[in-house]
Amino acid sequence: MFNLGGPEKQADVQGFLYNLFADRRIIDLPWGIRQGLASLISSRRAPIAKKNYALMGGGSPILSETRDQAQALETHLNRGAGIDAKVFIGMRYWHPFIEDCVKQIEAWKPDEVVVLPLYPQFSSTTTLSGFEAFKKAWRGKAPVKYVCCYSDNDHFIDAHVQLIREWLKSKVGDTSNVRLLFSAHGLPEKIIKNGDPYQEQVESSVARIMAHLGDIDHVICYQSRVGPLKWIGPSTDETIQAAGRDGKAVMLIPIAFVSEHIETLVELDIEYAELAEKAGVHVYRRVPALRTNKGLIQALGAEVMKALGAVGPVIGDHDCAKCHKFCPKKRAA
Ligand SMILES: C=CC1=C(C)c2cc3[nH]c(cc4nc(cc5[nH]c(cc1n2)c(C)c5CCC(=O)O)C(CCC(=O)O)=C4C)c(C)c3C=C
Ligand SMILES: [Fe+2]
Ligand SMILES: [Fe+2]
Repeated sequence: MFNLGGPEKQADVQGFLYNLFADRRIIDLPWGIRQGLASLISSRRAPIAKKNYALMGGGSPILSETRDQAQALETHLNRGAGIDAKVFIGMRYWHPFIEDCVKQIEAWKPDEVVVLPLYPQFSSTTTLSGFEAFKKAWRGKAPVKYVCCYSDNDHFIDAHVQLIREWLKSKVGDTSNVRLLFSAHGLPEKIIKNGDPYQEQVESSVARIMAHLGDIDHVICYQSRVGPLKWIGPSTDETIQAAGRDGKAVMLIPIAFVSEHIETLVELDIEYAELAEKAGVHVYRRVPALRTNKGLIQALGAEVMKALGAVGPVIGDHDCAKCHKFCPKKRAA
C-alpha cells in the first residue's frame, strides 16, 4: 500500500520537499537541472511549508493514517478471502520509503504481491511514480500485480454517497441552498495533455456519486497549485469565492484524497475556511476523507482480490483493457 508520504517533524520538511521536486514525474527535466531546481524550490518553499506543518503539530499525520488503513485492510483480507495477507506500507517521498518497504516484502517471501496506490484516480505524478519506484527496487521472485485505479469502484462511490448524505443531514440543515464542492488536488495542464487520465477519472467519480444524490448544485474544483505553470481549473479558492457571491452554503468533499493530511487539515480547513468567511460564505463544511471507512476498505479489498485474480466478489466495472495509456496492464503487454 503506498501513498505520497510526509515529513514527521519540522527538520524533515525541506528533505521531503526536495524528494518530491526531484521526481521526474513531477518535474520532467534532465537529472542535473532537476536536482538543482529541486534544491532551490525546496529551500525557498520550506519556511512556509514548515509553518503549515506546524499547524498540525510539526509534521504530517499521513503515515499514522496509512497505518490505520493498512491494519483495516489486512483484517478485512484475512477475514474471509481465504488468503494469508500482510499489508506493508511504502511512501514515495518520506519514510518508510517504497524502497524500504520492498526489502521488508522480499524478506517475508510472499507468493504474490499486489501494489496498491492510495490514489483512487490515476495520475502519472502519483500512481505511476510509485509503481516505477517499486519496480526499480523489486528483486523478489514472486509475481507482482499493480492496481491501476478505482475511481469508479462501487464501494468507493457508495462510501462517498453515504458520507455526503450523512453530512448534508447533520451539518448543513437547509439543503435547498447548498453547493457541493468536490475538491481534488490539481495538476499542471500539460500533464493532462500528455494523456494523464486523472481529471477524467475525477469527473467520472463525481458523476457516479451525483447519479445517486440527484439534483443538487455541485462543482468540481482543483486545489494546491504549485509553481508557475498553468494548472487545471477551476481552482478551489475561486470556486469558494463564487459560492459567496451566489449566497450559497458550501459543503466541500475531498474526492482524490483518502486520508487526512496537510491538504485537507490546513488548506481546506484553515486557509479556505478563512477565505470562505471573507467571501461571505455563511455555511462552510468539509466532509472528512474516507480514512478507514468500511466502504473504502471494501473497495481496496475488492481491488486487491481482482488483481490477484482470486475468486470472490469483484465489484466495479473498471476494465484495464479499455484503460488509459499508462495503465499497468497495457505497459506490461
Ligand atoms: C491526488 C493526489 C495528489 C496529486 C495528483 C499530487 C500532485 C502534485 N503535488 C505537488 C506538490 C506538492 N504536494 C504536496 C503535498 C501532498 N500532495 C498530495 C497528493 C497529491 N499530489 C498529498 C497527499 C500531500 C500531503 C502530504 C503531507 O505531508 O501531508 C506538497 C507539500 C505541501 C506543500 O508544500 O504544499 C507539495 C509541494 C505537485 C507539484 C504535483 C503535480 C505536479
Ligand atoms: Fe501534492
Ligand atoms: Fe487500468
